[in-house]
Order: sequence, then C-alpha cells, then structure tokens
Amino acid sequence: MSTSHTKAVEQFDAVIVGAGPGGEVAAIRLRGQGLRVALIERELIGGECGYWACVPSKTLLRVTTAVSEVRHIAGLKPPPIDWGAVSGYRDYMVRDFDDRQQVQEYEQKGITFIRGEAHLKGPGRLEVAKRIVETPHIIIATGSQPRIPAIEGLEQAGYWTNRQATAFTQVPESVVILGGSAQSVELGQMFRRFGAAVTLIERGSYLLRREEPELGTLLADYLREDGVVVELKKEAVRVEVEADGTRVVHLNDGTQARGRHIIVATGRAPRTYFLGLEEAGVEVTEHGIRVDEYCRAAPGIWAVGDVTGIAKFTHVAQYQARVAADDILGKPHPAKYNAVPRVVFSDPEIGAVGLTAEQARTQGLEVVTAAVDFARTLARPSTYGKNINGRLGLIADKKRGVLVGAWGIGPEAGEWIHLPVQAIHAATPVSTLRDMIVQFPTFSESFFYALQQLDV
Ligand SMILES: Cc1cc2nc3c(=O)[nH]c(=O)nc-3n(C[C@H](O)[C@H](O)[C@H](O)COP(=O)(O)OP(=O)(O)OC[C@H]3O[C@@H](n4cnc5c(N)ncnc54)[C@H](O)[C@@H]3O)c2cc1C
Ligand SMILES: NC(=O)c1ccc[n+]([C@@H]2O[C@H](COP(=O)([O-])OP(=O)(O)OC[C@H]3O[C@@H](n4cnc5c(N)ncnc54)[C@H](O)[C@@H]3O)[C@@H](O)[C@H]2O)c1
Repeated sequence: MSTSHTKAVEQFDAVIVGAGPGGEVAAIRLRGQGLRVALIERELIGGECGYWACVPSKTLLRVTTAVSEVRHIAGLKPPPIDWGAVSGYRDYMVRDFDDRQQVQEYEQKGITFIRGEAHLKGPGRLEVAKRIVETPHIIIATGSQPRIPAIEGLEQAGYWTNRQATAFTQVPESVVILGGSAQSVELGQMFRRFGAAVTLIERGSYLLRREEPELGTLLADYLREDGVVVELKKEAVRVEVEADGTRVVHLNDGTQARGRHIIVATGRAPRTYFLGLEEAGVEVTEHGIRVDEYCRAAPGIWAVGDVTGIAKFTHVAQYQARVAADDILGKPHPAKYNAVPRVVFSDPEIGAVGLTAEQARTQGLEVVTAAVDFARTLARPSTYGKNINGRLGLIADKKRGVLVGAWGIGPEAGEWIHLPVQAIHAATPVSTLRDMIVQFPTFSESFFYALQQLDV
C-alpha cells in the first residue's frame, strides 16, 4: 500500500534516457509500434546536435562557404556578411533554445516526456524529477561532453567548448583552438572567415587523425591559405591571462599562441557518471558504454549514440537507435559499421568512409589503391569555378574485388562520398561499379575514373 512518502510507480514498455538524435529516433520508432514510451531529457529535446553542435555549426559554416564560393566564380564579388542576420538565422535554427513545441509534438504522439536527470535505481527502475518509472526496456542515449585536458592554468583562465563556440553573439577578435580534428577544423575555418585571428594547435603530426594522412595535409594547406595558423606536433602546457584579458597559451616547444578565447576541442567523453550504470551491470570504459552488435549493454538495458563511443556522429546515433528499437521489438538485426560516412564540413569539404589504406593493411587485406586529381581529370572543377581542385582516393580488397574505403576532398564531397558509401555497404563488385554511367560534368565522375585505375 502506498503511503504519503512512497512515490507512485509509473509503468512503461520502454524508457529512453536522453532526447538527442539517438533518443528521439528510438522513442518515435518504439511508439510507432504501439509501445508505451517515456522519453527523459534533462536539458532540451534535440540534444547536443540540435543546439550546440551539428545544427548551429553547419548553419554558420554555410555562410562562410557560400561567400568563399563566390570568390571562385568569374564576374561575382563576395557580398558583405550581415552578422545580425546570420546570428538571427542561427538562433532560429536552434529554436532560440526553446523546445516547448517539441514537447507538445511528443505528447501528441502519445509519448510521455519527462524533464529531468534520470538515475538508475535497480533493474528496470529509474528515478527522475521525483518520479519513479519502471520498464523492461531502458535505452541509454545520454551522448557525450567535452574532454578537457589537464593544462596548468586552463580552468582559471576559462575556456569555450562547442557550446560557447556555436552560440556566440559577437565574433571574437582572436581564438586559440586546442585539437585538430573535425570540431577544430570546422570551428577554426568558420571563425577565421568571420574575421577572427585563429591559431589551431594539434599534438599529432597531421589534422584529422582518423583519416588518410594525405587528407589532413591537404586540409592544413587550405586552412593556411585562409590565414589560420596551424601548429602541428605541439601541445599546450600552461595558460595565463594578461591584464587586458588576452589568453596566452604556452606550448611544449617554448613558443606561445595568443587569443581572446581558448576553444577546447580535444575530443568528447561519454556522459555516464550520474546514471548508476555499473550497479546495473553495465560495463563502462573511458570510451563509453560497452554494447554488443544489437546495442545491448546489460539485461534490459541498451545504449546508443555517442555514449557508446563507437562513432560519434548523429547518423550513427540514429542508426543504433533503429538497431536497439528493432531488437526490443523482437526484430533483431546486427549493427554494421563498415560503411559509416564521415564528413567534415570545411571548405573544401572532406568525405571519408570505411578503412584507411593503413587500417586495411593492418587487417591483413590485399590492399590496392587509386586516386584521382580533379583538376587534371575532370571537367567539373573548371565549369564550377576558377582554381577549383579536389581529390578522391579509393581503397580496395583485391582478393574480394570490393571497395573497403574511400576518401575525398573537394566541393560537395559530403554528397558524392555516398557513391562509395553505397558500394561498400552493398559490397558491390568493382567490376559492376566500373560499368556504371556517371553524369558529365560532375564531381561524381572522379569515382568512375578512380575505379578504372584500381588494379582489381
Ligand atoms: C561542434 C560539433 C559539431 C558536430 N557536427 C556534427 C555533424 O555535422 N554531423 C554529425 O553527424 N555529427 C556531428 N557532431 C556529433 C553529434 O553532435 C553527436 O554525434 C550527436 O549529438 C550524438 O547524439 P546522441 O543522441 O548520442 O547524444 P546527444 O546529442 O549528446 O544527446 C544526449 C542527450 O541526453 C541528455 N542526457 C544526458 N544525460 C541525461 C540524464 N541522466 N537524464 C536525462 N537526460 C540526459 C542530454 O541532455 C542530451 O540532450 C558534432 C559534434 C560537435 C561537438
Ligand atoms: N562533421 C561532423 O560530423 C563532426 C563535426 C565535429 C565533431 N564531430 C564529432 O565530434 C567528436 C568530437 O570531435 P573532436 O574534433 O573534438 O574530437 P576528436 O576526438 O576527433 O579529435 C580530438 C583531437 O584533439 C587532439 N588533442 C587531444 N588532446 C590534445 C591536446 N592536449 N593538445 C592538442 N591536441 C590535442 C587529438 O590528437 C585529436 O586530433 C568526434 O568524434 C567527431 O566525430 C563530428
């Protein structure tokens, strides 16, 4: 019998913790099959992606890319940037940090939305906002947060993460960015093109450490052409603030970088600390919640998205959400990650999928590669504008006669990289791909020419 001290227990078929891209897709898919679903979110529906990551950064980058595109076209002059209008559109795209309409839409769908931070309280039981919910199926979709390196003076000096770096109201005069991967490259080029002086500090020997090294080298050249100072093989060891607010970042080679703000973009850590996961039998490593190929983390618990640390992309969070939801619905199919697209929205864009040549060799494959230089091979670059170039590389397993990886840099790479994405996903034989007809003059023709070169 319940007393005034005992909380009423609410029962659901499934409870999803975190309403980022992963949590949203899982909730809608399960509700679509008639399950009683609760969706718990401690901040805003849409997660990091919707407010402080993909959406604002791509909205802002589109402006600087469009202006730059004009520079390449004969007879056009770059228009001035109206920052008020730009930031107004960014604010519209992040819904002015207001998700009331989303809450209503979920309720109309019959999903119970609960605002608050969820804590696991035993098998199938969660506490949130002074409510107790029970369910046989919990999906953890709590995302990731910035990994802050231990650098003397950094905490005292203060720093920006992706949150401040996508929600800023005035373009700073200068920034120093720590890290040299997707976040830093996108933010660095964006700030530079909005007029800030930018220094980017990466401890590795090339940018985009998970990609084909050639991509990082080409990208560094493009960033330097924009005026970004790219410092490779360097690390920050100490930070101090001068009287006028300038942050001075001392590097391990005795040099320094100076800026009004420091942006920390040195990777992201899983958001797991408050959930009580270990007690529930979930294994948590520094990369995230360990899951099997069905996104199962423990009996009655699934995990999807950044919190798994498998591949921190919105489309992967959404894919894993479909995998976990289908498992719960009794239609299991294992997750496959061999054809995940990885796009960096720099200018020119970077697209990649599958293995690098080095990774393929490490796996013992009989690796053959081919690469195509756009300006030398295609008609599209010169019809697109002046001084347009790009490159596409393919990596194949000669023994199986299929592609296992691809990388590209050039205008719209984020679109045409999906040709190899589909080929790798479907394991289409190279001999079949070679017979494909590709529209003239497009950047996609590079795929056709690279295929002809492959020794498969
Ligand atoms: C600057 C930047 C740009 C990016 N750009 C892209 C891009 O262009 N394309 C792309 O694919 N990826 C991009 N990413 C990565 C992308 O943002 C993430 O992969 C994606 O947000 C992961 O989705 P998720 O659902 O796993 O987590 P999140 O989006 O982090 O959402 C998790 C949600 O869970 C909530 N939560 C956490 N703990 C609890 C709790 N205990 N109780 C209740 N709620 C909780 C959080 O408040 C959050 O809303 C970018 C990342 C950054 C930092
Ligand atoms: N377009 C996109 O899809 C997109 C854009 C931005 C971010 N993301 C995702 O967000 C996640 C986080 O991105 P990220 O770029 O922060 O992380 P990352 O883990 O990809 O890269 C971090 C980089 O910081 C460097 N680094 C770490 N500590 C350092 C230090 N003390 N000094 C100098 N360099 C240091 C590392 O060598 C590495 O190159 C990624 O997994 C990425 O997939 C995706």
